[in-house]
Amino acid sequence: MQQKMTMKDLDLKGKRVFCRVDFNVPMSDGKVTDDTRIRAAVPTIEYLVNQGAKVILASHLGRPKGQVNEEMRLAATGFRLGELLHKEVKSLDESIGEKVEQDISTMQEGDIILLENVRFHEGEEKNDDKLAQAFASLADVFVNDAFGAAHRAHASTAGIASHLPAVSGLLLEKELEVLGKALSEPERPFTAIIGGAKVKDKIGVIDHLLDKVDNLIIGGGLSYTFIKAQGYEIGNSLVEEDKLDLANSFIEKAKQKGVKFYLPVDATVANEFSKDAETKSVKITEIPADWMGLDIGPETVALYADVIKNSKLIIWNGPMGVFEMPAFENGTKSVAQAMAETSGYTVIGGGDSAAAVEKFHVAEQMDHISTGGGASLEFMEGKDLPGVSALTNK
Ligand SMILES: Nc1ncnc2c1ncn2[C@@H]1O[C@H](COP(=O)(O)OP(=O)(O)OP(=O)(O)O)[C@@H](O)[C@H]1O
Ligand SMILES: O=C(O)[C@H](O)COP(=O)(O)O
Repeated sequence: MQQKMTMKDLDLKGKRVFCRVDFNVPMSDGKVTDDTRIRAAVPTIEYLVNQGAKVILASHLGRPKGQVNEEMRLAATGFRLGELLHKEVKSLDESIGEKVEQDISTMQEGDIILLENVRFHEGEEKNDDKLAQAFASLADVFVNDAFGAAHRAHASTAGIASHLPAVSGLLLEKELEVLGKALSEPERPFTAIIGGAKVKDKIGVIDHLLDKVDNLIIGGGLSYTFIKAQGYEIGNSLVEEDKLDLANSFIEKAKQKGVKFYLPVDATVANEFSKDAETKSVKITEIPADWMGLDIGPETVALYADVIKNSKLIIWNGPMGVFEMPAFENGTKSVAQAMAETSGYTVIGGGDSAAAVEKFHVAEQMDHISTGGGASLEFMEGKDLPGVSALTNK
């Protein structure tokens, strides 16, 4: 990929910096319930402050569809950031306009302002150039540190970059470096673990990874489409009937490429989709007709843990079962523990897997947890990320 300019390539002293972050964090009752993404942005913000920049932060929160939504205001994230930095963060209730310009005009070096949710404007998600210009007019430099939103071509992630010198922040740089290095010059054996609910969401990832990995491990709801494609009964388990041929074509591609393709050998099945369901462990070829597979079974756990232990690099995206319910958490929990124990380099591809390693208290033991769900998936599919492509070339 073309090298992009970074913050370190510019003299930022006294400059107004429009810094796009991803503060799209879980909230409840107006409070931030998981501040991982805010903490991940701190190094960039501290760097800007230490350089004497005037820091203008911008983010989206939720999907307010171009309208002001009281529940999606960013002030609570600004408050949390202030606590983390031990410094005042002034949260505004607009992201463009005269009042914002006035507030920025009185900023001193090292001051921090957090603009209001950029998605309150319709033009944001449309990548409207007028809005991009309005954002750009507030600043001298654009820093993109929002890896989580880098797969979106929006006014504050991509459009603005054509109006200002546009450089990457430390988090964006680190995410690209770790994920990029993993995919371009992996240490081997290289294992990818793909789970989650739907084959359709992971087609691109599985296809792309089959060109790169030594082992591909499949778990979660999407396994059953593969098991059915191999001719077995899967009862009421999740299945995508129109993806059976595709599933078999992946197994075939793996054979041709010499990639070891691992499917569950047993499952924890339930008589209904409920936390209080009756459950049992069965061989994957013996799922009763009116039961459903909701987790990988103990033999599969042992098999997968062994592959993880013997790998030098492991990328994980998507849970092994319905880990939100204690009866079906064992597969995801055990894979998380195996990831924590391996001496290989471990990368968590954001989203639910990141939530799972937090839930099972092994986040600290992972080498890299991506702050991007969709963004890390698209990156692993080999797609260009608009928020990165738009940055100024070196
Ligand atoms: N066997 C299964 N049957 C039904 N649902 C399952 C099964 N295994 C896992 N799931 C569910 O899959 C969901 C996660 O899958 P999904 O594809 O939506 O997210 P993901 O893979 O984590 O993607 P991202 O990381 O981008 O958020 C979880 O809520 C989990 O309960
Ligand atoms: O949470 C995310 O994956 C990013 O913040 C992007 O959010 P979006 O899917 O609403 O664009």
